[in-house]
Amino acid sequence: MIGPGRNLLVVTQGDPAGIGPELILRAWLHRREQALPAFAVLADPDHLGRVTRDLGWSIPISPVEPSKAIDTFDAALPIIPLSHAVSAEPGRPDPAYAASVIEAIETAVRLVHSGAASALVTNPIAKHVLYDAGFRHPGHTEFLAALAAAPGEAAPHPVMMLWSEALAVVPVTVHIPLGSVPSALTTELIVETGRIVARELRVRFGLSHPRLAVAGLNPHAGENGAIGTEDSTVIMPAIEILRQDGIEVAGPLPADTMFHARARSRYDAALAMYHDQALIPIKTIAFDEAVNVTLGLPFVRTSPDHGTAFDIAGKGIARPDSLMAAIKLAARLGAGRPAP
Ligand SMILES: NC(=O)C1=CN([C@@H]2O[C@H](COP(=O)(O)OP(=O)(O)OC[C@H]3O[C@@H](n4cnc5c(N)ncnc54)[C@H](O)[C@@H]3O)[C@@H](O)[C@H]2O)C=CC1
Ligand SMILES: NCC(=O)COP(=O)(O)O
Repeated sequence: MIGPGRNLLVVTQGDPAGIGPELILRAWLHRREQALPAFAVLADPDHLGRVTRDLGWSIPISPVEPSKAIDTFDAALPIIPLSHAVSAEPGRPDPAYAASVIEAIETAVRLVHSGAASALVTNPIAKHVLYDAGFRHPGHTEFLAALAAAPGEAAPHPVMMLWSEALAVVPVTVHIPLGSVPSALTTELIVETGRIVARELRVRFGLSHPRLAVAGLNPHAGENGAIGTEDSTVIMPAIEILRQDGIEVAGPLPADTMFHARARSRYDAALAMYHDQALIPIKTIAFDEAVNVTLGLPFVRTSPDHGTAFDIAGKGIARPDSLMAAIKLAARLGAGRPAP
């Protein structure tokens, strides 16, 4: 056995023309020195074989049933084959592969739901490529919430958190145009997000008393209303409700001064009001270590912090660090789930 547990993780291929396939291969090559837990890949074995050969790497690949994956992992990279064949070339994304990309995600969720896997790790997808194929979810985060919904029930509210040892950030609004942020930002949305983050920091991350910091929206958190009013009319009331819940919350903080090292030591997670307010600081501080983890789901899902990197796909130079961090965090957060 390799790694800390016998629980199987399932890893999706991501966009087959991106760096996902080669990152999986490199992560498997590093399995021993990194003490990675056993994982199986959801992909087309022929495609992954071609990627391996084109890179000139010698990696045994073994198509397996999920129940055989853990025992295979030490000697070969286990692949749970998908029904859609893929002939993607690195760096040349094509909506024709959307069915395979989606099948990988759906199969991973099924395996986690059935108890055959303890958690899932996704490789990056290019949203615009999937949109061209008719995909109607903004990204994995919302798609996974839809897949997590019990029959006849509404999808759970998913929360995106980018986590590293140095900083954890949560964009309250995510993949929407910047101009739509002020109207999308409501007190209810901030409260709901803060409650989910506080609960999951306690339950999944083991923090007995999580401390949240909430960013303002406007420069200087609105400068007492002189540079915008959302900080006092929308964000402050949310902070007061979260405090009434007993959650320790600071804010609204001017976003420009809340991410330096001393400021970061005062909180466990920062709630940011829009995508780049959250992701710029963490990708600047911890690009190779940060992990995207979805909170609010009934299962554990992690992902590297970066995207498909079509510009370097197939060159063998993409760094597997964030994927390996995602695999380790998935094992840590999913460890309580029993293997079948
Ligand atoms: N979880 C997911 O599925 C995510 C998907 N994306 C998707 O990725 C696509 C491309 O997004 P970009 O903004 O260009 O970001 P990107 O992260 O793919 O690339 C940005 C820059 O970082 C480099 N880079 C990224 N990962 C690297 C690695 N592991 N090793 C070395 N260099 C690396 C790239 O070569 C590029 O120069 C978009 O279509 C977006 O939708 C972006 C973020 C997350
Ligand atoms: N910028 C983060 C990102 O795009 C991740 O999206 P998701 O596919 O994990 O929802």
